[in-house]
Amino acid sequence: MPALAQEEDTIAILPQSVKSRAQVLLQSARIAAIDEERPFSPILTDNFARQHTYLRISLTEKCNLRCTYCMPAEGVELSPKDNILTTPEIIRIARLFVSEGVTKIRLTGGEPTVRKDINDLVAQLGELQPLGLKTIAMTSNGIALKRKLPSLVASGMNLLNLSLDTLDRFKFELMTRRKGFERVMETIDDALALGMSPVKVNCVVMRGTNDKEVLDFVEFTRNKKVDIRFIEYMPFGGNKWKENKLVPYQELIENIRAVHPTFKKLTDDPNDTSKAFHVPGFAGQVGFITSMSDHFCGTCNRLRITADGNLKVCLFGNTEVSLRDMMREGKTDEELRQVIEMAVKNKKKQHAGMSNLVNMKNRPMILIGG
Ligand SMILES: Nc1nc2c(ncn2[C@@H]2O[C@H](COP(=O)(O)OP(=O)(O)OP(=O)(O)O)[C@@H](O)[C@H]2O)c(=O)[nH]1
Ligand SMILES: C[S@@+](CC[C@H](N)C(=O)[O-])C[C@H]1O[C@@H](n2cnc3c(N)ncnc32)[C@H](O)[C@@H]1O
Ligand code: SF4
Ligand code: SF4
Repeated sequence: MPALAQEEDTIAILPQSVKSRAQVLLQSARIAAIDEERPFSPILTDNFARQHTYLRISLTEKCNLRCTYCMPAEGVELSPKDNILTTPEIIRIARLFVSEGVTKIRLTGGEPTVRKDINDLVAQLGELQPLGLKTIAMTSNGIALKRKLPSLVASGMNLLNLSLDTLDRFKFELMTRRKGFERVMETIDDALALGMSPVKVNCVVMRGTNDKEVLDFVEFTRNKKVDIRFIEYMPFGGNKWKENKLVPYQELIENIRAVHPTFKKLTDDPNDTSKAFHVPGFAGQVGFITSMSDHFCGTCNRLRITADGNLKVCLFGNTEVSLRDMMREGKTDEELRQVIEMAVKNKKKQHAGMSNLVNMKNRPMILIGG
């Protein structure tokens, strides 16, 4: 982008301490410069007129934590190594979806940062910006991210969601079956210091485990510009979900309003997974991801690629199609497009409802990626 070339040269000679921050700002300028008006392809439009502009790509089935709500205690059966998408395959898929109108790619897992070539992969995704990719996002548990964060930001990652379910280090070990609380807290501060904005923090709320910490998390937003998102606990393969562990978001709002009567609704972005609120005067925000008590399927713009290469059109749908196999059989992009279009057109209007989801066969969450 010639208009920004001069700024790029200037950043190159900045001292390291301000370089990353300047790179974030330049990234935003690049995104703003991408033409907003490009036409949207019918291939990613479903039968309910939902345009899928957001692709979640899972990079690995492995993880350095073992969160109780995400995977069974005994672990999950991993795919053979050769079944996991290679970086060229991921980039081919990403390029194809971006050429059809995807503007946002979120990298997830498992834990995306355990993938060895993560930096190179993000840099290659960055090369899709001129095609229309605006956002390269990641959802991470923040354990291995701390060290990698500056280089990932320099490579083009411009949106970060971190997962943290408790502000108590002992409970952290209980919920994740591993140590690492301090590291995640440091990663949140590092991301803020790098100028990432917003830094979203995902917190799965489970009754009897961390639900009493909700007010502490709200307090966390007083001076930190973070967006805490309370997620309703969802059922997946092997997570032994029980309805009595779910805390509907309306209950959380009541509890928060009892202490902060001014707790106020904010305007949501059109396709947001979360309902945004804040305590006036606090630096950060609070959101609720209400998949169970008040689904948001009507505005769904998300598709998923699993680490083993399946296109999964709905988080709670168990129909999948292997793009990996098609690529390895030498199919053309046109042939891939036809299969993608068919899968998108078969996407259901909404998920099956809480009582049906419990008994539905689905992957464990760690093999989906959220
Ligand atoms: N039901 C449902 N839940 C979703 C969907 N996308 C994400 N989530 C859940 O939302 C929670 C947070 O997910 P993230 O990985 O942070 O992604 P996100 O909410 O799309 O993040 P933003 O892009 O920052 O809005 C996780 O528990 C996801 O499983 C979706 O399409 N449907
Ligand atoms: C599967 S993780 C993958 C990315 C990364 N390892 C992390 O934890 O951020 C993606 C998101 O899904 C959320 N999640 C996992 N299991 C969940 C469940 N049963 N209900 C609701 N959210 C869940 C996690 O809290 C995390 O924010
Ligand atoms: S939620 Fe994320 S960090 Fe926790 S086990 Fe699942 S994939 Fe790993
Ligand atoms: S449950 Fe399926 S349709 Fe509903 S928002 Fe999630 S991915 Fe979209």
